[in-house]
Amino acid sequence: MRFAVVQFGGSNCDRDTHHVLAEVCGVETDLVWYKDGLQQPYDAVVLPGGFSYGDYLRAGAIAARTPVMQDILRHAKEGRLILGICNGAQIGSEAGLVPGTFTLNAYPKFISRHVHLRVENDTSPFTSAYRKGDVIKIPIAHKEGRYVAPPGVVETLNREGRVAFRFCDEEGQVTPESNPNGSVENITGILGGSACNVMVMMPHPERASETVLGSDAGIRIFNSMITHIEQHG
Ligand SMILES: NC(=O)CC[C@H](N)C(=O)O
Repeated sequence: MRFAVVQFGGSNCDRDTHHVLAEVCGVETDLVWYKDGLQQPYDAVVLPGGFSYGDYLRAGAIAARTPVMQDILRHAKEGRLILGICNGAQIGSEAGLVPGTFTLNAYPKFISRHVHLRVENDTSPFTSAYRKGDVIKIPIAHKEGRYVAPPGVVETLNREGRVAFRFCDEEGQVTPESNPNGSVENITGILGGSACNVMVMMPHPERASETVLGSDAGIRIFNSMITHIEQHG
């Protein structure tokens, strides 16, 4: 089993994500510079957080148009796992890996704090280590993290079980007050791909993967991916 973490100019969560995968989860993980492309088939590719190309134009817009994305789109088509975290989520949506887009927060400032998420789907390759309804504590750090999509798209996401996470309060209530950035229906984790083999999310699971960081609730995302690969090859 081999993971890749793709580094773009301006990525800044690449090494944290590599640390969690390689040192905490113990899986072989390559840091791949975007210009090198994916030189081999990977079981899973992670697009890490950061400020690729300074968030110019729109966050993720420039990275989404680099040639390595063709390799990543091909990996997604082949059913391999793709996880986009924060700026990686923005890049993934810009590249069309999931419907909808991430735009300026409702209160248009950078927000960096812990939030709570409710797990909405516990059968996907990214969320099987949770139970539906679990409430997890995890950090966010973004300015362009408000998920928006047309009503018909949101309806399809709901109907097909493609909402992985919603912002909620400590008790798991999904309310406008527990929505830090104004995302539609508090959605912040979206499943894409024909077999839900793509997930993008604004919160940072790699920053919640060791108890010393205040929460290890995020590691179950990486563990779910590892279990899925072990079971499905
Ligand atoms: N932590 C990150 O990945 C930064 C997110 C992003 N570029 C934003 O501010 O919207």
